[in-house]
Amino acid sequence: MSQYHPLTEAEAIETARSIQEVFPTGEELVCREIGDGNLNLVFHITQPATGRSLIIKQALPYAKVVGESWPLSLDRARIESEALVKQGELAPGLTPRVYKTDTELALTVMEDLSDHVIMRRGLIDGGVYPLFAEHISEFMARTLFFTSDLGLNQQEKKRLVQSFINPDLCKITEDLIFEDPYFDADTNSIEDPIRDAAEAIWQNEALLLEVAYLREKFLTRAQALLHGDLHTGSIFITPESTKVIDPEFAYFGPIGFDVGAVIANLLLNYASQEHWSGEDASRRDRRVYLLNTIRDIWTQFEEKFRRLWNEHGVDRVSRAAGYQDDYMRRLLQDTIGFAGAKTVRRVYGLAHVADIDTIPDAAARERAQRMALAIGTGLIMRNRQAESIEDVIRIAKQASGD
Ligand SMILES: Nc1ncnc2c1ncn2[C@@H]1O[C@H](COP(=O)(O)OP(=O)(O)O)[C@@H](O)[C@H]1O
Ligand SMILES: CSC[C@H]1O[C@H](OP(=O)(O)O)[C@H](O)[C@@H]1O
Repeated sequence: MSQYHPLTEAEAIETARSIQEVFPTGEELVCREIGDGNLNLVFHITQPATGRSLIIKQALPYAKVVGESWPLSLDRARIESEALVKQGELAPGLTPRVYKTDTELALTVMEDLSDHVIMRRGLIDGGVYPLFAEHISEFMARTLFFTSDLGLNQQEKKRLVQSFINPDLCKITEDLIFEDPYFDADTNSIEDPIRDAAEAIWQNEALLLEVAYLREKFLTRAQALLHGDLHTGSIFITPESTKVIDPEFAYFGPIGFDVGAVIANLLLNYASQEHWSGEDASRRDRRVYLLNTIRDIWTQFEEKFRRLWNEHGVDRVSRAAGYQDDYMRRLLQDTIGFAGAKTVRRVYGLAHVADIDTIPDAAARERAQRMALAIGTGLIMRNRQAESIEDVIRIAKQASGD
């Protein structure tokens, strides 16, 4: 019989106490549930006498944001734990340490990153992260290259694919990113002032066709082991350090989906700069910073991915002249298309972003929402023709008038 049940705070403390490397001494432990995400419980356990601490993340058998009417497999906790470990091996220093995994209880015990800030919060508060592009491009290049057929023996890759079959969480993405925003679905959450913009999207046949192509790639393209939900709420950051958390959506999919997720969430913050009143120079400065970061992420990701390919490629056939250039061009195009789809869903789909939702002034919030939709749809429409990351910069600038 299954042992699974949601932990009480007392049980979380008992579990934490068993992690001797964090709590070698017996002083009192204190527990607080701090989960602010859409899906899981997160317990923060501290030892006031020593200042030591850790995190226990536990999956619920349903989506917390919706309730028990939306059941979800507990296997996602195993997938999250295994992905964290794998990504930690491939990209050392860029993930939290995993102390323990319990698949029965669907939990992961991991390093407490409370000395970092969730990047979405950091950006909303005006934070600047000079090493972010270097770190996230390293994380993506290494985790994606070494789990692709370019960097991993094809038989081994297929065995790894088996461990990361993630139907429930993929279904969330398929519905919330590629389907529901493109018709009048019950799950959408559309503020009245922008309903016309959503309706225009539902009528735009050319756009719907591009979304169908993107969705097909998400459904069928087992290119590499993705993080699967690489938004700024899944990144802990300081000016010196970056840690990627929450890979429960991990599965083998198209590489551009991860790269596009990072770019989309920087663009959502770009649109949210409408919160500044009047012609504030801070708005322009923030936007320049965000676009420079996007450019740096792509440029460094491409450079690192190509270097890994040239130095560690395991696939003779992929050395054919012209193949690498064509692969990287298609990867950029996927990145741009997925960035567009991930931007649109966060404006009026089921789960929005605080960057825009917390703008108190209704007119500024509406401007930000419309701008994000203009950028998102612009990227989706451009994706298969895109030639350079400058296409993204141009579309963002056009939408903001900067
Ligand atoms: N390793 C960690 N260290 C400190 N806080 C964490 C850690 N992991 C998660 N949290 C906190 O819990 C919140 C939700 O975690 P997350 O993994 O995003 O859950 P969900 O899967 O429900 O979205 C984070 O926003 C953060 O505040
Ligand atoms: C019903 S899940 C909605 C949304 O939430 C997930 O994000 P997170 O777990 O980081 O809160 C994911 O982006 C899903 O699309």
